[in-house]
Parts: sequence; C-alpha cells; structure tokens
Amino acid sequence: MTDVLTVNGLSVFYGARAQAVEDVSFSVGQGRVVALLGANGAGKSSIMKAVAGLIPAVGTVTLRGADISGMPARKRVARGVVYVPEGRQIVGHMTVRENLVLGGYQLTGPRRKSRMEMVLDLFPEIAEKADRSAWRLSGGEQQMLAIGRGLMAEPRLLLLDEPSLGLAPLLVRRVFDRLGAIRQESDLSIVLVEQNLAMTIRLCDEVHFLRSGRIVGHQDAESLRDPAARQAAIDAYLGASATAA
Ligand SMILES: Nc1ncnc2c1ncn2[C@@H]1O[C@H](COP(=O)(O)OP(=O)(O)OP(=O)(O)O)[C@@H](O)[C@H]1O
Repeated sequence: MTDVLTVNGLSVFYGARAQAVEDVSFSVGQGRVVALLGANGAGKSSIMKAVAGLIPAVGTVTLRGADISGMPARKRVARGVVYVPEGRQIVGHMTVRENLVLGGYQLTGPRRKSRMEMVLDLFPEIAEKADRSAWRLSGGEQQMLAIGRGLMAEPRLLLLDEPSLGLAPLLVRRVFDRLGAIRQESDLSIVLVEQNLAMTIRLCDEVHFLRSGRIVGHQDAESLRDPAARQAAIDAYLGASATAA
C-alpha cells in the first residue's frame, strides 16, 4: 500500500520550554482514514498544523515519498494537503457559494464549477442555501460548509480538525455519514482529529491515542468496535474526560 503521508519524529515547540508535540511518528495510506484521539491539550491540532505547514516543527513530513518538511503552507495546499481547522472559520458575511469559491481559488473556472457541483451534491443542506450569508447557517451546516470548502481545493490528504465540535449528536452523525460517503466515492486519505471515539471509529481505519504530546497507543478501528474493547481503550488512553457512547 502506498503511504500518502509519513510523519517521522515530529516535535512542536511553542517557545523554548513549551513542547506541545514530542517525537510523533505515523503514516496514512492511500484512501485510509487515520484518527488522532486525545484529551484537550494533547497536541492533536499542533500535529495537524505542523503537517499543513502552518507552524514550525522538528522532524520530517513526507507526501507520497517527497519530503515537504520545509515547504510553506500554500505550496502544500497546491500538492493537495488541505486543512479544515477546528471551529469552522468560514467567512460569515460571504455567501455559501462565495466561501466555496475561496476554497477552490487555485482552480480554473470550469474545474471550480464542477467541483462546486460535486460539493453541493454532497451537502444538499447547504446547496439549498447557496446564496445565503454563511453566518445564517446552523452550526452543523457551517461545519458542512467548512468541510465543503476544504473539498473545493481538490485535496489528496484532508486534515480534519474536530468536525464534531459543538454539534448536537444528530448533526455529528450526519456530518460523519457524509464523510463516509466522501471516502467511499474517492480515494481520499484523511487524518481526523477527534474526541468523539464512537463516531470516529465508524469512519476510520486506525486510531492513534495521544497524551501530553506523545502517541501512547495505536489500534485498528475494527478492534475498537466491540464496546468492551472501546471502554478498555478509553480507560487506558483517554481517561475520565472521554465516553464510549
Ligand atoms: N499558540 C500557542 N502558544 C502556546 N501554546 C500553545 C499554542 N497552541 C497550543 N499550545 C499548547 O500546546 C499544547 C497542545 O495544544 P493543541 O491545541 O495542539 O492540543 P489539542 O489536543 O488539539 O487540544 P484541543 O482538543 O483542546 O483542541 C497545549 O498545552 C496548548 O496549551
């Protein structure tokens, strides 16, 4: 299996003494979904930002065998590394369609148009509201727009930071179902950061557990589908803040 992403010995520092990520290594195969799970402050977002080239890091990041460690973020986007940040960060005063155009800014007109059709087909909830200001969308719709904007950039590796954050359980399920459809239809590789273990294992193939900036466990998602195994992983790796539900 071809590895789309290989992260080797990644460390992130905020200032001289604050180390957020320590010697993290993992890989993501073609069409695979790999989750990074951990409590608040475990270092998940820092890893995603470092892979996207948004913050400096020590270690190597390899994309399809090419070392992109020193590459600026915009060049990584051009190679298909697309980060969908935590908290949506859509442009509220622009319409849904305009937000999507922003995501596909590097595409030529016809490609952007067909990509937008694909995204709006995938998320009919926002297609109905394409000419409405983004701030008027519900939280779940805003999350769909944020993911849709990421998909506009024709990602080969999608870095999804807590898509369930702040959403009601029904909406979380809807967003994850859509992500499941995307992965079935395309050969997209995804790194998913989450705290919601139950939803995560519906979608992903492998889970890395993080604590205090380090990977402390790695399991196949299949092995976590059994509720007792899931609870055991939570007890071992995530602690009291997480639930198995
Ligand atoms: N810009 C920053 N400056 C200084 N410290 C930071 C900065 N960003 C993150 N940190 C620290 O780095 C550590 C890891 O943070 P990070 O956001 O990567 O964790 P996380 O697992 O994504 O957390 P959460 O689930 O709460 O988003 C935390 O201790 C955090 O306080």
